Amino acid sequence: MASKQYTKEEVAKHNKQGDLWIVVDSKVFDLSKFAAMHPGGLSVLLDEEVAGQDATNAFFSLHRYEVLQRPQYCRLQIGVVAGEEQQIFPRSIGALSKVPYAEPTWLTEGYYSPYYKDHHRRFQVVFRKFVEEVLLPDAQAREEDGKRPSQSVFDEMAKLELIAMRMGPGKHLQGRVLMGGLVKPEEFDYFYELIMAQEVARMNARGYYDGAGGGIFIGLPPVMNFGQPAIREKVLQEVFSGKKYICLAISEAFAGSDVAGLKCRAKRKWITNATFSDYFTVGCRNDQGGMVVLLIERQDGVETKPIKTSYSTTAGTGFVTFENVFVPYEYTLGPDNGGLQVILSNFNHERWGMACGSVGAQRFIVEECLKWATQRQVFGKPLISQAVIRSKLAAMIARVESAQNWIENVTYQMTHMSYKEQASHLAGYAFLVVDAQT
Ligand code: HEM
Repeated sequence: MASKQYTKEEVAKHNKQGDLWIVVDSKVFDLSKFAAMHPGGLSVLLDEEVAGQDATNAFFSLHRYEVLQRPQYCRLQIGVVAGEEQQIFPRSIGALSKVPYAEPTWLTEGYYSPYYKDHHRRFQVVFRKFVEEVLLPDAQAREEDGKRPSQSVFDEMAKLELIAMRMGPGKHLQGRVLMGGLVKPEEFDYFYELIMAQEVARMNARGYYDGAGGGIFIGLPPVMNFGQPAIREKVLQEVFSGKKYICLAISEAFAGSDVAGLKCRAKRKWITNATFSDYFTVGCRNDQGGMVVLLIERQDGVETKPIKTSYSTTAGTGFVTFENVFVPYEYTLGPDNGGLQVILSNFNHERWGMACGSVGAQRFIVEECLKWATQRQVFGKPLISQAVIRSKLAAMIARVESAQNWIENVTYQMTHMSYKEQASHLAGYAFLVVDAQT
């Protein structure tokens, strides 16, 4: 960071096209070359109240703070104004937001919750830091270049057993050192998963969020719950260690599947993580017309092609074709004709997980809107001084708060129910909450 000091008088001399400095929050920026490329135009920068002047108010009434954090704009800073100190600071890594309603009540000072214990709180602190230090920089880069999440990120997640933790509580966590020993496997419950989903959603990188394990989240449970023990152990170890990837290939299960014995010839579309998956959990029909779920390993005859979707290609969404693919009988998940039960039993956890992330993302939007409405000046006043804007914000906040309370209630029910009970009691709730939130 440039630390050269300038007086206001020195800055004021650089006030014309080709020699243009401004001050924002005590920092001196040389915009001489950038001005011609400025997305807001050159003329605003040449205004007599901006060129060579302290333009802090003008800047923040039109730009988000994050603009100044982008490397290409950081580089424009050449020093600071002598005797002045920075007044505006971003939230430090891992810290809670001070913006009202930006955090759920259980994380807001002065409020209480019956659900979260001290061990959940300790985990939230460490996990938010992990997200902001490890995931977020990779998310920003991958959303930009469209490549799949970096292997180094999967390695970091595996080291802390985060991939295993994302699958919820259960036997698969026994004997594992979770989050470097911070989390005890026997204390791990669905609230941990809720915390993880909501923290990751704060990255505002939906494609990346799915890229970094969306396929595992929905493709692995059928293996965990219905796989033959030896296969299950092998696949779980490979996936939890971040070395192999799995996805759920169900879409179009009722149209076009043509399975002959242990060979299947089929196509699947919109499959999250397909382009880089090693395993495919595939719903298809056998030649008696019954539904069966197969675990198919990538091999000759399995082809994946990227599909363009409304979010970024970092999610690895793909079109999958299976052409004369051999599937050993023991790679059947669940009973021969019981595929439908396997597929349906997967839905509750998937829907609940989606709703958790969705509420987290909506809360992040509330935070961004509140910040912007307070900062943005229109007709000489902050945007939030308009009643219509306050009314819209109030409606957004009410929606997020009700959703958070609802999802916490469903999560609490899950912590007291077996997987089977969840399937019979919570299917309706899981559907309704996801329907209301997505
Ligand atoms: C360090 C100095 C500056 C940098 C790096 C910068 C950068 C940018 C960028 C990246 C945008 C695109 C929108 C966005 O990403 O938020 C933008 C838009 C704009 N900037 Fe600047 N800017 C600077 C200073 C200023 C100043 C001092 C003014 C003074 C009035 C100004 C006026 C505008 C306007 C009017 C827009 C268009 C906003 C809109 O379309 O809503 N900028 N600027």
